[in-house]
Amino acid sequence: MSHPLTLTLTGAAGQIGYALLFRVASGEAFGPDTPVRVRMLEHPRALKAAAGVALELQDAASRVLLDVDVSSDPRHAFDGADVAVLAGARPRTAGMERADLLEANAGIFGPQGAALNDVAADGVQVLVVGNPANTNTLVVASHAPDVPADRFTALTRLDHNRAVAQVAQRTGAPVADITRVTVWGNHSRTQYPDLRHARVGSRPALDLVGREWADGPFVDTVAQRGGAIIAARGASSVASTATAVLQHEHLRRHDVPGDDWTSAGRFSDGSYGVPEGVVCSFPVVAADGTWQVVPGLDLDTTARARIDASVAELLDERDAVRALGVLGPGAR
Ligand SMILES: NC(=O)C1=CN([C@@H]2O[C@H](COP(=O)(O)OP(=O)(O)OC[C@H]3O[C@@H](n4cnc5c(N)ncnc54)[C@H](O)[C@@H]3O)[C@@H](O)[C@H]2O)C=CC1
Ligand SMILES: O=C([O-])CC(=O)C(=O)O
Repeated sequence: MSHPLTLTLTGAAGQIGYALLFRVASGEAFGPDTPVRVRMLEHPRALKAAAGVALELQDAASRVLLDVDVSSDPRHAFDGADVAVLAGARPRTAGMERADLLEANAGIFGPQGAALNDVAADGVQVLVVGNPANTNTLVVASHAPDVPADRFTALTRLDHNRAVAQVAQRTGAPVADITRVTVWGNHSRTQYPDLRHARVGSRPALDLVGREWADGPFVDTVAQRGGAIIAARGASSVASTATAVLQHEHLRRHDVPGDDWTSAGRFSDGSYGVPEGVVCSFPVVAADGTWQVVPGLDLDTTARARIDASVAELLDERDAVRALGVLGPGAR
């Protein structure tokens, strides 16, 4: 057995928590030989439900779960965290403006960042799932100045998977043959799922799917998939999100196989003209447990315009949280 790992999950009594935790208990998240301590952070009103999930986790008689802890205190829940998955967020409700949502979530992510900064393990890795995921990442990181910026990511592997699945469906090729897909920008409707460098087996994907489809229906389907799921299910994506979280974490630790890459939201290092200080989805590979941007991809004018539009939205969101005064002392 390897060294035990501490996972802190926020919003642990929520839908994604329920889908994720039992896959952690089965060893799927960190491997069958890595013992895991789970620390669940919940809002006080959901503590009872979280305690119920903890009872069920006990009943899974997992061989990897060492213990399960439930708390509403971030300083307790993040104590010793090696991996923090932040799914606890305030959803948008009727009548709420985007600024209200940003402010409400900043009230959650700010204190969590401060706690992470003080009590998490030195090498903590933070994955933000709760929406608006990119800007929540900005907020949490700004309150954790001692944690290097490259340890914070926003989940866009779900969008990446949605893009791969669309190409598989259109071409009839197996998912395993589809590589080098990229999701750029914000985890929102402005995101740009990009097939310009994608391959199906050894062939350029654009030769098989057609540029018109790649620039039109494909982008719309992937970017609006979250809304389509909500319309169909009456609730947002849950199991596919948990799958994406597990893949994101697995690939971050083991690297992306072959000459493929994945997509993740990370602080821009200025690559591809994206200004530093925003959390943007890029094509990434893993090196020593952090995500590195894949360099040197050509961007034509269509791709450039799409990326710029999504980055403009990210800058607007950053300006909004700045104006609300909710960024911490470690704003990057
Ligand atoms: N990045 C992505 O690809 C995706 C992101 N999401 C987002 O993930 C988030 C969670 O989704 P669900 O689990 O379906 O929602 P949910 O509403 O079922 O669960 C959210 C949980 O967060 C908890 N919570 C609220 N305030 C908290 C606080 N201060 N500390 C700890 N926990 C707190 C709530 O009590 C609730 O149990 C949402 O923001 C959703 O929009 C969902 C799908 C995909
Ligand atoms: O759209 C939403 O609210 C949920 C989400 O992030 C997604 O499914 O991608």
